Amino acid sequence: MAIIEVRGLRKAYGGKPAVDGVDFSVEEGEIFGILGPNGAGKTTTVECVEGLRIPDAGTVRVAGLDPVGDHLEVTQLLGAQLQESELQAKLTVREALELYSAFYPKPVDWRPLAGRLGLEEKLSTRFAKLSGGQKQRLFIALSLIGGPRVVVLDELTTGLDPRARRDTWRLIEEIRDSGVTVLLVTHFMEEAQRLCDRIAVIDRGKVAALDTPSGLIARSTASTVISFTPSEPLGDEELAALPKAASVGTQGGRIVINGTDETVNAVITLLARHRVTAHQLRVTEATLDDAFLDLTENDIDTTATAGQPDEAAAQPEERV
Ligand SMILES: Nc1ncnc2c1ncn2[C@@H]1O[C@H](COP(=O)(O)OP(=O)(O)OP(=O)(O)O)[C@@H](O)[C@H]1O
Repeated sequence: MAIIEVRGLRKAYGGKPAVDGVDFSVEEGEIFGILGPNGAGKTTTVECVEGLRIPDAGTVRVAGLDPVGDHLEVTQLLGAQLQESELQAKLTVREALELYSAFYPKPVDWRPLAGRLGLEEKLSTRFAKLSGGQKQRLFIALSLIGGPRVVVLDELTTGLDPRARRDTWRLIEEIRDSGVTVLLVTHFMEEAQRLCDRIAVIDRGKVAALDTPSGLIARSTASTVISFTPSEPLGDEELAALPKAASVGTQGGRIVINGTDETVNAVITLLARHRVTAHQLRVTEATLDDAFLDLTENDIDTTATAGQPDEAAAQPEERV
């Protein structure tokens, strides 16, 4: 059953569309990723889901409720970690957990939650003295304290070192395993590939693709990477004419071709025809990185629609 439904969502700032007709639904119990270039409209989309922004058009439902009209009810079932979160510097971890517990009619017991998030030794530490990873774990705890059915995590692991990031991934999986639906905004392909059941790729305010990570890779025009070092040079024209080859390049004397299974067969035929041996021939599946670049436009930041802020035209809008 879908716990989040977004249909025809539109939101503009100062007349410039940031979200331009977005549709997706999130099934209960899944980790759903929102991926996209800078300025694509990801945060605006999730802020409409959280009821922090009022959509210009379209409908958003969380467990059948309107995040703006039924804001109070939605805050009881949706926990949010915002992209840029801060707490008072002098607040201790224990005080923050107690304070947030007081916001909810039926908060979960924060002590086991703090234990699960590895914060029990930090309960007396002031917010300002926590490391980046500890702050992130505290924000996850605060987003879970109301016992939500859905949690929205916006760029949760940005700024964390690789170990802290991996620890956080395990936490997100544990949250999902405890029955909470996760809506995850991320820039990290590895994170999306590893964690998400499904991903919506948002580009210029629209959903460019929505699929499982492997489905996104398979639907990209370059789902296979072929690389080898030829024993004799091969003609550029013949390489460029390979069927379904999305790109042909060289890296340190190795030929690297992005294509499909058809391209692999054509490379083998080409090598046999010229009696060229392929040293260290590797055929690998493209990564989500390759699929992402293929599915999104690369000139996002230069557009007047959903690129970087244009202060003169788009007046900053405060969240509701
Ligand atoms: N409060 C605001 N006032 C005016 N324009 C805004 C505001 N918030 C976002 N925008 C603009 O809307 C567009 C989409 O921004 P949004 O933050 O939703 O993108 P994003 O995909 O989350 O980006 P990033 O990955 O960089 O965080 C951008 O062009 C941004 O400059």
